[in-house]
Amino acid sequence: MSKAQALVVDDEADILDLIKITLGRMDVQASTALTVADAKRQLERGRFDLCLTDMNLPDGSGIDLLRHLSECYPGIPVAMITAHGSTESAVAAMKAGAFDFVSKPVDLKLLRTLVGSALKLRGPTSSGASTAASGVRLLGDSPAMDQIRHLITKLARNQAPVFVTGESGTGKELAARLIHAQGPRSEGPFVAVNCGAIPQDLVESELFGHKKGSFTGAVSDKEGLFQAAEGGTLFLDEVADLPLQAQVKLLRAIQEKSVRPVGAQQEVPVNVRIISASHHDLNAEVERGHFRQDLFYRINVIELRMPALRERPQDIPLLAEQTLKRLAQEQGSGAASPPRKLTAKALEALKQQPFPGNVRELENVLERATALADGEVIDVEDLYLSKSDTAQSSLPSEELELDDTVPLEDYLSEIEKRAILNTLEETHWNRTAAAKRLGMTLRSLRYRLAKLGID
Ligand SMILES: Nc1ncnc2c1ncn2[C@@H]1O[C@H](COP(=O)(O)OP(=O)(O)OP(=O)(O)O)[C@@H](O)[C@H]1O
Repeated sequence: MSKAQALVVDDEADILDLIKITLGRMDVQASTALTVADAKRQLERGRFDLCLTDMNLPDGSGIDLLRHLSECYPGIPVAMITAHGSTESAVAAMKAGAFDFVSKPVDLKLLRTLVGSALKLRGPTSSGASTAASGVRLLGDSPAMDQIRHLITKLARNQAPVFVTGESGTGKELAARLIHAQGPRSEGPFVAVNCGAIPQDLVESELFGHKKGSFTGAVSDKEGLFQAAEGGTLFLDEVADLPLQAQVKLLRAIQEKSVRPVGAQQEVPVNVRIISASHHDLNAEVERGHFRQDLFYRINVIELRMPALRERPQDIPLLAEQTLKRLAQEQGSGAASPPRKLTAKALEALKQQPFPGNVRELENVLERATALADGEVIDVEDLYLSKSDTAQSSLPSEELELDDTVPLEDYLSEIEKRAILNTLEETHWNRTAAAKRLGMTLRSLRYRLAKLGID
């Protein structure tokens, strides 16, 4: 491949020199421009693999230049140089499509990492290959799924924090894995963490690491998940469950691109892309004071909404077919057994189900049917669909009437108790599965069980 070409735009000549020398050492040829107009002229004349631009230029803003580039030269990744601590401009730049940002004074190590990632986007994309290699596929032929795959391909090309929303089991983690696998970080690690599953007092040490002796039990230095994800992606699932104190540190880590392990004096630079997810309405959590507004603003630069399965029933046949194929492969000891087939009636019944647990629930239904059906064909009665999926909507009925004699709190507790008990019964008292189905964390289910006196 020929020498990479970068266009660097800044009105401060010494910054241009510094970046030019740094890039030169990476074997990247840099052309420089002092204004937006000058940059546009150079773009017409040359061929560039990357553009680094300051936010404030004498004849316009870096965002103007970014827009010009995305319109006329959509293949060139643009990174923004922002003023120190200016969250607004970094977020605005990424929302406008910047690949990444670096703040002033420019940290040369971060700059090198950023340039390295941007240059990986050169030439034929490796996305197809890496996706296949990672085995991650987001199935579905509905227009909604098409759109999501298209958006994911675009998101994979930049470094902006992505916030994935959607009900439990809609494929939020799968989407995060795909963004990672199709992007320039695909050779780095993908580290997924369920924030709700970490005991509260260990959250900071888990995320940022700790020094030996920093608290009882810290018998040796330990690296955190941020450091484990170095060069790759950190997926923060159920981010709404992070305690407020850890949220402050997370905000700092994202803003400064560095973390300070518990008990350490020094910050450690980290090069990690953050993708977070929650099935809670984070706007509501912010309003209730449970989630920091500034952190939400930072992680939610781009939102990716995974649609519920009931919004796209046309995806069910393909999802079911692939799941049955996988189950056959997993079960076949020695020679693979042929996948079970669904009758037309069974397939129709699946398409009618509301599936509150989405694709995960569909997979569970098919796994149970595979285990229970005798022949090679799965019919509607093998699916045992009767009450499970309608349980949530039918809960508050059963002669529970609100009148003046029943205090509202008791009435609500009773509804809550019934909902939890029904779900526990359906999941054969598997609390993790019940929590998922009820749309709450395991910790919060345990709390409610204790509060309601259910053992
Ligand atoms: N479009 C899809 N194609 C193939 N498999 C899917 C798809 N969507 C979800 N799945 C499967 O459904 C299951 C749940 O997916 P995933 O864990 O990504 O969901 P989630 O939204 O992150 O769930 P939770 O909120 O409970 O963590 C996984 O087994 C995943 O492989």
